[in-house]
Amino acid sequence: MVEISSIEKTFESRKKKVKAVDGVSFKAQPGRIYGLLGPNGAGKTTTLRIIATLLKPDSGKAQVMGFDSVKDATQVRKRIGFLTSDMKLSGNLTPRELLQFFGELNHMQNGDIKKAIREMAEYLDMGEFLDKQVGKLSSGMKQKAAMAVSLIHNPEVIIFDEPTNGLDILTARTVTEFLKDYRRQGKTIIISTHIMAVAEKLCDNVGIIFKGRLVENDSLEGLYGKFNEDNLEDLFFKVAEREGIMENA
Ligand SMILES: Nc1ncnc2c1ncn2[C@@H]1O[C@H](COP(=O)(O)OP(=O)(O)OP(=O)(O)O)[C@@H](O)[C@H]1O
Repeated sequence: MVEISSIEKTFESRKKKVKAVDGVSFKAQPGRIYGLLGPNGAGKTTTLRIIATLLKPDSGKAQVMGFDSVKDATQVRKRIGFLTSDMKLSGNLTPRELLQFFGELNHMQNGDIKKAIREMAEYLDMGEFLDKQVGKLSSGMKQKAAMAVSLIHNPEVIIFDEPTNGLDILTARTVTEFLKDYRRQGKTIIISTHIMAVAEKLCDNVGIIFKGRLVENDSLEGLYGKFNEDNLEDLFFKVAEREGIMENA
């Protein structure tokens, strides 16, 4: 379970101030996929990075299974797998070596690491490239290896920023099936996306975010009922229109 309440985050440079997240609150439950939906620059990545302890909020709280993302950051990190679709693995190490390394970083026993590598490799169909240098893999293979690395410690919570961005249709399918399987295992999953079809297929609950504000937060069916729509794209445009930001949506 992940719970965030009244999160705010402003980025300041010499030239300007951007309020990237403006009082966002939501809950993500085990066995469900929560989708944060919004256009470019809406604050999705910033919100996910705060939950994942990579950024500190200016105010508000993010809790992962009862642990605070600032005060108990180490406990939170043990329980989450954070992925983005543009994690660029490179270099001479092989996926097997990387997985071994990250397993050790997560204080896993050697036997458990070996078992997890076998399972991940089978599950993600990585057998063919498990012992090839990562730098020489295709982008789909790199994505699978990155997923395996982020999930080697079998986290309870999976946070995936734009899960299918830039992936071909086959790899995108592997990723979505993978997330559904994790949902069946009772994991808590949060994704961000600006692709309505992805949210429609995957998400149980949806938060719509514009300019750092969460303007809708409900189950997918709840939103369809509220807006009398059965199509997320049309619903999204209705919300954008209501919020007066159609030209940016
Ligand atoms: N490190 C940073 N420094 C300054 N501004 C930032 C930083 N990170 C994000 N921002 C700004 O905060 C706002 C929200 O960005 P964020 O990346 O969270 O949006 P997003 O919804 O994930 O967008 P996208 O779909 O394009 O990835 C944007 O205006 C962005 O330019």
